[in-house]
Amino acid sequence: MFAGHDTTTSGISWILYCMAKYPEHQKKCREEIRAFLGERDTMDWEDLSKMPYTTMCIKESLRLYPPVPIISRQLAKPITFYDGRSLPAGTVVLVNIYCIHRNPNVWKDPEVFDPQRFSLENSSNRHPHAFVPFSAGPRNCIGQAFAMNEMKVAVALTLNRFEILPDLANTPLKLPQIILRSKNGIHVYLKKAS
Ligand code: HEM
Repeated sequence: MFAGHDTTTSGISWILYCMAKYPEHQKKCREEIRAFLGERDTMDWEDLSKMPYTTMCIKESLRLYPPVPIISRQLAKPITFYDGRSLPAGTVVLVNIYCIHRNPNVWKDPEVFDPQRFSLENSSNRHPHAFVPFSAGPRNCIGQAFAMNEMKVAVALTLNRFEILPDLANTPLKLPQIILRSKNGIHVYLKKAS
């Protein structure tokens, strides 16, 4: 099931994996989340805008692990690329979102998990099509705002209750199908957070 189910499952799984893998970012997110949650264990609509650091971590996870790694389009008209090569109308092209997100000409040290890439300052001069986990243009994802909110709630309520630890003997092997999965699952440990 593509739209809105397997995609968010993949997005939530990979961000929880990133939290486990990068405990320093996990700690910052938990501090941010607990600052607005207080004693509550549910979230309100207004809370969604009070988690900028966690949102940057979710975006960085979507960059490194885009739930939809490849999309396809059929050209309605011929296209000429910047290097002079061209393709005729009718050609089916694959757009590799996974590779776009790791383009070293755009992303310095692309393999490094660095949420600061998504600070306002660092994002302002970036090309709008450098980061396209939800695609772009008229057929982009209609559920993207919903999906971002879903991921924020999942991360916030999980980190509020649990510390997430990596399973070092079981690191995920990326499997780019229609959805970016892991061949051997995504394993983390949960410990009751203090
Ligand atoms: C992290 C979660 C999600 C990701 C990464 C994602 C990504 C995408 C991408 C890349 C496309 C374009 C596919 C293409 O061009 O071939 C798409 C389309 C679509 N998505 Fe999402 N999606 C997510 C969640 C959701 C949710 C939660 C919903 C609904 C509530 C949704 C509904 C749709 C629909 C209906 C389309 C087709 C739009 C069209 O063809 O006009 N998606 N999504």
